[in-house]
Amino acid sequence: MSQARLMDGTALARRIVERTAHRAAELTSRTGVRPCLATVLVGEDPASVTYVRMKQNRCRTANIASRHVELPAETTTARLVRTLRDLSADPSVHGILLQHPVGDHIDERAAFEAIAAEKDVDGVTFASFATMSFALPGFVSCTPGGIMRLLDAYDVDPAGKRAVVVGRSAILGKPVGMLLLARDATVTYCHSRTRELSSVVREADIVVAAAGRPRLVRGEDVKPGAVVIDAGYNAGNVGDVDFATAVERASLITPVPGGVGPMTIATLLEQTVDAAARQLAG
Ligand SMILES: Nc1nc2c(c(=O)[nH]1)N[C@@H](CN(C=O)c1ccc(C(=O)N[C@@H](CCC(=O)O)C(=O)O)cc1)CN2
Repeated sequence: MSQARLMDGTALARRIVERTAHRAAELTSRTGVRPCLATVLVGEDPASVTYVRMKQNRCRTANIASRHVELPAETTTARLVRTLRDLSADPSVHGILLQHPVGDHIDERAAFEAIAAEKDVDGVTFASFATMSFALPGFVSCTPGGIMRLLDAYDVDPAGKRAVVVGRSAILGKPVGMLLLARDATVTYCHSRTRELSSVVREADIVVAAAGRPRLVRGEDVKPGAVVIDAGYNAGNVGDVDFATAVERASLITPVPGGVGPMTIATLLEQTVDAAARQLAG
């Protein structure tokens, strides 16, 4: 069998960011207001610092203003909730992103729920999970939303396909499964307690690897011709899929880097302009 075709997230994300930049500029010239994303970072985890910086840089490219709030690692849940409520009430801020993770002593769910639904451009609140799950208008979680855009761009219709999601995190595994279900895939979730992971993954027409475990999904686990989405972002730009072996069995595969990652940020920017447009329309 020939090698899988690569799903180029960098190129697709660039097109989305270009379109978003035009929309943002048009909105600003029409209303006099620049769309604004507030990023909130707790602590100094080097990977999180890098991701937040990437988001701020990409905001500049997309004609979006960014405001950054840095809180010390020892910040309490109450202080973080207050910060997010203040940003939610600030009319000059249109979108809010709380960088995950926030530290084990913080109730991350309580913090996410302090983000106003209309500013939840990262798609992390229960309200967004509900709209995603029922395919209603609203914001999607950024990596899951980016994955669906990649599938569409490569003409992969999830309807009737068997999709296996490896991982069940609140901002990645769970929502991507719900988005696939909303598009009529037959979805199975795997997680740390799943027995015989390899044999479950081998059934999949679409595999989404989102467990945060480097090279967990190996080529021998991939059904020949399957679509393999690697949503892993482990240290050293290593994904959750063993690319070298999976590329020999899949029909389509996302690389790391250059696959899902850039789509995460493109989706965030696009949803920030969506949020600003809605808020400025009244
Ligand atoms: N509140 C959130 N926190 C986190 C999210 C999220 O969507 N919302 N996702 C991840 C990490 N993440 C964004 O925050 C992220 C990870 C990786 C990339 C990316 O573009 N990676 C590049 C490679 C980067 C490099 O060259 O250093 C790639 O894959 O090509 C973007 C965003 C955790 N937290």
